[in-house]
Amino acid sequence: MMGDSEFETGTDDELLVEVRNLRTKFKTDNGTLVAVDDIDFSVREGETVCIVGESGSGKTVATESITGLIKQPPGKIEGSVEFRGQNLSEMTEQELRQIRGNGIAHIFQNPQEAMNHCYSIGWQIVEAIQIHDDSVSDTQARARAVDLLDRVGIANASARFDDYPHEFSGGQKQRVMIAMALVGNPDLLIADEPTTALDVTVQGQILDLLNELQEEFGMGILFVTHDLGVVAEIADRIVVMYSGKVMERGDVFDIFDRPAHPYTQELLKCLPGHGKGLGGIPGSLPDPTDPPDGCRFADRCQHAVAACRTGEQPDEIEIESDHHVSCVHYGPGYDSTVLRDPELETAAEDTREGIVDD
Ligand SMILES: Nc1ncnc2c1ncn2[C@@H]1O[C@H](COP(=O)(O)OP(=O)(O)OP(=O)(O)O)[C@@H](O)[C@H]1O
Ligand code: NI
Repeated sequence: MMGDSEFETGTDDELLVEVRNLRTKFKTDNGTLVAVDDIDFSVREGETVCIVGESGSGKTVATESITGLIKQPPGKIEGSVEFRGQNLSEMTEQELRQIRGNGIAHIFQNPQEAMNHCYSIGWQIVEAIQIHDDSVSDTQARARAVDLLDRVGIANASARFDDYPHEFSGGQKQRVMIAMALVGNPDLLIADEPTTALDVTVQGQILDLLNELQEEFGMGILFVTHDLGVVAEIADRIVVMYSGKVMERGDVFDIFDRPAHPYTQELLKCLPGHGKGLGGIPGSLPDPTDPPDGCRFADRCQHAVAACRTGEQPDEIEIESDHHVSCVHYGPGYDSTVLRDPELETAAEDTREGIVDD
């Protein structure tokens, strides 16, 4: 959601989730693959944070590490995740399951896979309700399920209760998944590319629904996407990931207006109507089992200098309040104005107008 950032105070007590030094690696046949490599980000109460980046940058692994959905082994999660003052990284699997039922719900890209094809939609929600609270009778659970289906915009909810998954369209299935996620009244909804498989119109409807539900229930949303158009529609803040690292993070207006990292700038230039079209950024991500020294993006960056190819990924620098960037050019002794791109500034203006018009 955009436009209410003037009401955000940015104080720590409204933090919902704080992720610090998160590192998730996998043992593979080609050696250790560090999918998420020492990243920080947070979600505040009631806001939408979008994690954005190309395929393979570690978005899914980062979000699935929050509640320990990554299988360990072969995975290994390090670092700390605080959720409302509780340290999830120290919890047992059983405690985490409790959190997944109540505090933090996930919805995934492909509802097809997350559903059981042998049970009606209604009974799947009833089951979720009764797992959540086993004192609820079938009748009560059925009423609540119909209510939830209605709430997520399934027309004739009570008549559709006994229908099977294959009788629902892709968009409707995603609505049902959202209904299931709402069963435990989550404080945080993690949505991993939930609209990627849907056509643009249906995608817009689902995004509208999430916005409405957020207003109604006040939940925070952590939304994974590679589509900056989607980001413009729903994000309050953005985390830009590349090759397991965070390149830039901050308020959506600041980043669309003044994208600081060359990677973010390239992503924005790929937005339709902003010059590059659908070709994407030339080049590809580094080998995740053997990432290069220095900035992970250096090989594809037109501004790379020798210092970008040595040492570690540059430390994040806070270039304005709540706007962090990991790029050599913002360090002492460098002049970040070399990164300015007139093509991008026009694009930013158009995008901003697009956002304000909405
Ligand atoms: N279970 C696993 N075992 C080994 N490697 C994995 C595993 N899961 C993910 N990876 C690797 O971790 C890296 C990050 O993957 P991830 O799925 O998080 O990317 P993503 O940003 O979500 O991409 P996409 O946009 O395609 O969903 C990739 O190199 C991927 O191959
Ligand atoms: Ni993913």
